[in-house]
Amino acid sequence: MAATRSLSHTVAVITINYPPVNALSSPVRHALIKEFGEATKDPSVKAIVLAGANGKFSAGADIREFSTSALKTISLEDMNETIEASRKPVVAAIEGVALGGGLELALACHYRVANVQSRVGLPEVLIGILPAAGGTQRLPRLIGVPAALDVIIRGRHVPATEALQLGIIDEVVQGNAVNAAILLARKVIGSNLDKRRLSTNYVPSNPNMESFLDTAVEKAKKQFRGAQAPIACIEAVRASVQKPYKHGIEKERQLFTSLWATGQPQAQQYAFFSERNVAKWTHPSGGRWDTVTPKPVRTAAVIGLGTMGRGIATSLAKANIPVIALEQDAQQLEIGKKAVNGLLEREAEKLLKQGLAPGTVLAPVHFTLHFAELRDVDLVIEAVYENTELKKEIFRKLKSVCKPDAFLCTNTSGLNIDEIAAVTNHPDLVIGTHFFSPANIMRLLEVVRGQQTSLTTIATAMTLGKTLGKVSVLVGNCPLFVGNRLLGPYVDQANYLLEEGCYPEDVDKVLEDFGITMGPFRMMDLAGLDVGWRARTEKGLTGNKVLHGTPARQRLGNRYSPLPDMLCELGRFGQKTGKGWYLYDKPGGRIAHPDPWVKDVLHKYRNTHHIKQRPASPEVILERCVYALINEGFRVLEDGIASGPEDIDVIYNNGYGWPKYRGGIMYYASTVGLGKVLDVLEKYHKEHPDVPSMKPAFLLKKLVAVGEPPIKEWRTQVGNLVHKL
Ligand SMILES: CC/C=C/CC(=O)SCCNC(=O)CCNC(=O)[C@H](O)C(C)(C)COP(=O)(O)OP(=O)(O)OC[C@H]1O[C@@H](n2cnc3c(N)ncnc32)[C@H](O)[C@@H]1OP(=O)(O)O
Repeated sequence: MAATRSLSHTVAVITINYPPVNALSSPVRHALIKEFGEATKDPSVKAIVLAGANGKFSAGADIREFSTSALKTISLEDMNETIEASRKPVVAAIEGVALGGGLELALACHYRVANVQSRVGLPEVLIGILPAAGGTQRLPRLIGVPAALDVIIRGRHVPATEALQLGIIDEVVQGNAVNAAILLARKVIGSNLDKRRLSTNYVPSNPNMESFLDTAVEKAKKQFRGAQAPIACIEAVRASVQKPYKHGIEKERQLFTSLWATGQPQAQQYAFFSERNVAKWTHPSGGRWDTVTPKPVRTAAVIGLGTMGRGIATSLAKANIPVIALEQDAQQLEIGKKAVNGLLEREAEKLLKQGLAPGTVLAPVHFTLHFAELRDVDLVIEAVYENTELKKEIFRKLKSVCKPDAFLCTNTSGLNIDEIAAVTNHPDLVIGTHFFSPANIMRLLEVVRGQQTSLTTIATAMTLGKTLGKVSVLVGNCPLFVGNRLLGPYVDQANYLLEEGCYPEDVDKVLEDFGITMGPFRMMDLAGLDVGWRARTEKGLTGNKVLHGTPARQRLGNRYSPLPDMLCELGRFGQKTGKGWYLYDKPGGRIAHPDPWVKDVLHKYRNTHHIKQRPASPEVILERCVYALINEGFRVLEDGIASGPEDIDVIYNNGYGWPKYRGGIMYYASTVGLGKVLDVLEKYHKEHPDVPSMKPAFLLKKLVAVGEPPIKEWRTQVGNLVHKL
């Protein structure tokens, strides 16, 4: 049964029971209406409590139903109206989550009681839609427009204690919310419910409301660049102000329909499910997430307390895993300790605000200079800077101090895991973890399997990622793994566009207007141009190792742009030096100004190399940069480094500022049409055979040849391909 009913004296308790998250699917809506109808008719029932089984009220509408006809059966809002109209008081007992339609259902109830650990919210905006079951109409009526907008536009999960302060919840309890709701229900039997029916109230307004909402639209346009759902949310809330409820509901419906037609909800829902699917990892050997048991990680160590190590140590402590943090000398240890303690204090403040005792959630971090103290930990994350020799030296030490079954992780953004694993006695226990900075905040984790990494090690690292609240993607071991590997051809195209006549701000603007958080030049300035320069120097692409007589714009017969090297040779490393592709007010400044010096250098460069200036159109800029990413994405799939397009998309959405409303780079390719991507790449490659990264990938050609199957079928084609190679 999708919903059950029991009786506690005069109170009927209706419980949604639809694992895993009590989504309000068609069977649930039917069952709720049936149980509710019977409770309403039953004269022995004087009040009703609505609850969710297994400690979760409800995660809202069943997202999988959106593209089916099931949504049309009984609408959520019809059900909510029935509940709100009840003459018997209805109390929502919120445990776990009441999200989206779940909160909308609770808002239709006359009272709401929540457990202190629960969260409520209207996160629809995060899946490209708006709360369309009365949420944009009832919430402003309950807590006013500014507070409602803040909750709706950001789609945030509001902790129960904050929800109580905002007025969303009537009562927060430490214990069982259902028992507390039953008590409240008994108390309010026979009371007047008129004011508790939110749809009958008016939204508090003031003369500045319209201009407040106009400003909100302008802000949202800037903040969410191209995402339509936040704007629709504001317009729906606007429709609630001083208007009858029915008017607003009609507007909600219209906005939902127009949003659906933009394609953004479908892209964001693909992104939502992809994030869940990547947890269901598979290994080329046949090992899978559901057949391998992870080992528990009760204690962990972090080596190196630079930016990455601090974030990782904080992340572990936040997940209640005691940490031993190790540095090489007393001074570094002291600096690291201060930084980690600062981060932990901020976490403790957040917990206190949520009414939670930090001591029960945050595990201790112990700081040390001695490797011997790592002898008992279950897992080590080495997070020293990117240098294979240094990492190998540390792993040699770990081999002699750690217990033989300790898992050893190396945090790297692209070094060879196998080379590091080879210096240990148990390469099967070694795995790469590529955290993103700041590691205590960024959600993405690339988990990199080496040749010998065991399935148990993979399962343990993936589970640890989940415990840390990360979205973890299992990838294969190749230089730069997935995320950074794709950046190479993308940045190359951006550099070539400069050579041919564009300026950094032209290229960045096109990609930022497309929705990418930061264009390639602003991104490089932020990351530090010296990082790539050092790597190119080591590879012999620039610096003293380049053979005398090598043409400036060629390496090994392929096109090469020396422009970024030229900037670095002049000490222009980006934001940190106050100069890079842009000019900043001061070293460390954040506001990028187009730099006349860069323009001048580009003019001179083009003259020196006899390059005719041909500024590219926005369409060409977009295609060249984005299709370069897509093509490398197909190569990553061919090489078996990522196991499906979703993996690449999750990495780009969560680590590289790709707009989620475009689904991901591979999803975007599927919406543009693979045939078109192939044509553009083929044309470009014909004109520039010296840019091998733009040679269309075999898999792309194959998918076009088999009739461009939908993205969910690409995995099968990859499988066939890998078997044939
Ligand atoms: C008229 C239309 C009106 C619509 C209003 C709406 O209600 S739209 C939906 C709004 N709700 C949400 O956006 C909530 C989405 N879910 C979450 O944020 C999280 O899943 C959670 C509820 C916070 C639970 O997180 P947790 O990390 O514990 O679990 P998972 O995220 O891994 O989810 C477990 C499985 O449940 C599936 N799932 C979650 N929410 C929904 C949903 N609303 N509909 C359908 N399925 C949902 C999720 O896909 C997981 O499935 P698996 O098959 O196990 O991977």
